[in-house]
Amino acid sequence: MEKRIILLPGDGIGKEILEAAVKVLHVVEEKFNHRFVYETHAIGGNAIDRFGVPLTDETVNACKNADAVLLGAVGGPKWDNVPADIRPEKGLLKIRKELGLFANLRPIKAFASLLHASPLKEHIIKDSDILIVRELTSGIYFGKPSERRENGKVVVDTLYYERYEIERIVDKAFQFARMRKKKLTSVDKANVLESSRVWREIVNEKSSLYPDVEVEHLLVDAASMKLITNPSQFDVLVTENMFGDILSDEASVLTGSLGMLPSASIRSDQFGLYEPIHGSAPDIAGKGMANPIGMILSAALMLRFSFVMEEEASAIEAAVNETLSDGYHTADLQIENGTKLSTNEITEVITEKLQSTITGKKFSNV
Ligand SMILES: NC(=O)c1ccc[n+]([C@@H]2O[C@H](COP(=O)([O-])OP(=O)(O)OC[C@H]3O[C@@H](n4cnc5c(N)ncnc54)[C@H](O)[C@@H]3O)[C@@H](O)[C@H]2O)c1
Ligand SMILES: CC(C)[C@H](C(=O)O)[C@@H](O)C(=O)O
Ligand SMILES: [Mg+2]
Repeated sequence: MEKRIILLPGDGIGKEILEAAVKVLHVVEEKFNHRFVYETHAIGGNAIDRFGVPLTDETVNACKNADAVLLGAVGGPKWDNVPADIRPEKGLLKIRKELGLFANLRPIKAFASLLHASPLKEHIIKDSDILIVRELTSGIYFGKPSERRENGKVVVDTLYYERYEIERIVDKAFQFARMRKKKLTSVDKANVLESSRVWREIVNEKSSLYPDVEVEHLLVDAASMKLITNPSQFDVLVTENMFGDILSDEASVLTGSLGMLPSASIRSDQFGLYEPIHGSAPDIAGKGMANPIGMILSAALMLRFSFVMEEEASAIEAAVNETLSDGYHTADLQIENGTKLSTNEITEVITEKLQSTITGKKFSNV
């Protein structure tokens, strides 16, 4: 099957990890007899350097005409002082908005061989398997006005939601809960924010359509504590844009490293943008140290959700699992008696495993 994929490497380690994911996809193409056609475009800081903006209309159109998008990461100190409206991160927000990708899925499940790599106790994390469903195209990230006033003496950001934006993400979360353990935790700040009280009302209204799903509401401060003290209590966790951003980086601690977590940004059809949850890691960029696993697992999510290639997605996840079980890891993972590898070396091991275990053991992290 032929599929058109837009590659947006971005900045910092983005290019290194995206190259790794494409190497893995080449093996999938060969083994499963698919043809993936790639086109690379600029986003973030490198797009500012080349075009003066973090995302061009040409790139947006190329994405709109493709079957899926793979994105590395954007941003870095070089662009920290550019005007707010053309920051690298604005490019990322714009592509999510332009493509209508309102649902960001962030699965968090520790690989068995990495339980000891987390600073949390093994017995606390061993049964955890969480899907964070983060609202991605609205909330305080997009509300207007967002500006300084009176020479910077006053500053305002606006948390704005329209009802339908909350309804559609809550529906998505219920649907995923139905496919999993049928438990939905909605996280908000309803004791303070009006937007959260409306969010809570909508979750309660929607719950009558999904009577088989157990619903719980948590305030975000308590949820952030429970996420690392009793993570196995969660199944699907749905929340607004900024809370989801923060809670997912926190949850990555369960897996041993921020570099492990993939994500899928989707809408109601099969199109999606796939990217690891971490950033451009300027502190390690260009050193060959980046963990490519979050990016490689994002490519697996692309196969699963956009291309309905479940066997291929599971094969990648199984290859990653075997690589880690054999003790191979990058420097960000604290593993005793393992073999520390560079980005390219661990990618090589993963592609070799994929070659040999192509329809092998099932290991799905969603
Ligand atoms: N989706 C994105 O493109 C995205 C996400 C988050 C942050 N950012 C941007 O990235 C830049 C840096 O932000 P930050 O430092 O706060 O967050 P970061 O996620 O880039 O890095 C946080 C820490 O985690 C480490 N890390 C992250 N990914 C790793 C990987 N794959 N392998 C090994 N170590 C990894 C980094 O070295 C760093 O110590 C900022 O400009 C920020 O806006 C972009
Ligand atoms: C870079 C930034 C805009 C982005 C976000 O907050 O959504 C990032 O932190 C993420 O998690 O993808
Ligand atoms: Mg983030």
